[in-house]
Amino acid sequence: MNETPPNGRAKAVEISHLSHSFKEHKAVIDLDLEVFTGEVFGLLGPNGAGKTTTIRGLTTLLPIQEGDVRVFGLDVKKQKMAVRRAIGYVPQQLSADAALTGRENVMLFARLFDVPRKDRKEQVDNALEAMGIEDAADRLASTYSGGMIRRLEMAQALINRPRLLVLDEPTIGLDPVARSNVWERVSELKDNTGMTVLLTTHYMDEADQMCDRIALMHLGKLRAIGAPQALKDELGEDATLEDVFRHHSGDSFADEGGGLRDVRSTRRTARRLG
Ligand SMILES: Nc1ncnc2c1ncn2[C@@H]1O[C@H](COP(=O)(O)OP(=O)(O)OP(=O)(O)O)[C@@H](O)[C@H]1O
Repeated sequence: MNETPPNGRAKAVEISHLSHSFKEHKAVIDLDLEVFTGEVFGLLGPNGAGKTTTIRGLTTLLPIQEGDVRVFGLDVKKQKMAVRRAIGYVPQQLSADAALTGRENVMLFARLFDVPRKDRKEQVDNALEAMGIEDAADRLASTYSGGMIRRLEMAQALINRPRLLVLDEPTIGLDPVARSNVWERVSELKDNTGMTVLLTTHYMDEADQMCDRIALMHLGKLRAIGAPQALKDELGEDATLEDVFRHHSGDSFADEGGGLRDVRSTRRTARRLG
């Protein structure tokens, strides 16, 4: 592996020997991974690589079958509630209610997370502002664009001021402008709050620009980990992350399930907006 851990940084996430199977199918195989505090970390891989299964394990949504997962030192198996309190999570599936306004959606999460009544209004306003949707806050979410819905879901996830924000394919199905808006907000969060961000994506170019470090997964296994530039430098001057992936997996990232992926991403977008 190619990891060069930043010296002296505390660990936000520690995954060791994580394996997860769905019946006979091994979705994650002996995964070791560390995410350091304050970094934007990208989990990359084609469909079926095991990214979502890994994320669902560390967010306590799937039981840990084998191995250990810690979030800020908390054991995901034994300290589920404390882990949940430390995390903000935006799943791939729609988590905003189209029949409520943006503000009402975020307020709902404030109640769910037991934000004290006296602080609720201010924290909801802050979360809406951090995601740049304060001007649209009193419109029904059904009138939002796909990019605005994504940012609303991130505002919901920020309401309990998490130390770790976990985003599963935050830009899937969005147009390039909406995608760069989402990334801009992620960067601002990192710069303004020092929050650790762990995200999955299959957009190599975006991960290359936006992530401090990435891990490449393929067929359930970790194939490479490190800073995008360091991984590319190992291969040569003009190497792309796509080349890095091909080098470590022997496969083409773009070809892997590409057609199906396009269909799925289009369908997801349609579902999100519908
Ligand atoms: N609930 C489930 N039941 C059975 N198989 C599953 C389940 N969830 C995931 N899998 C399988 O496990 C493998 C890993 O899936 P996972 O969703 O973790 O991949 P991924 O890298 O996140 O890809 P995607 O972008 O498609 O979500 C895939 O082969 C998938 O079909």
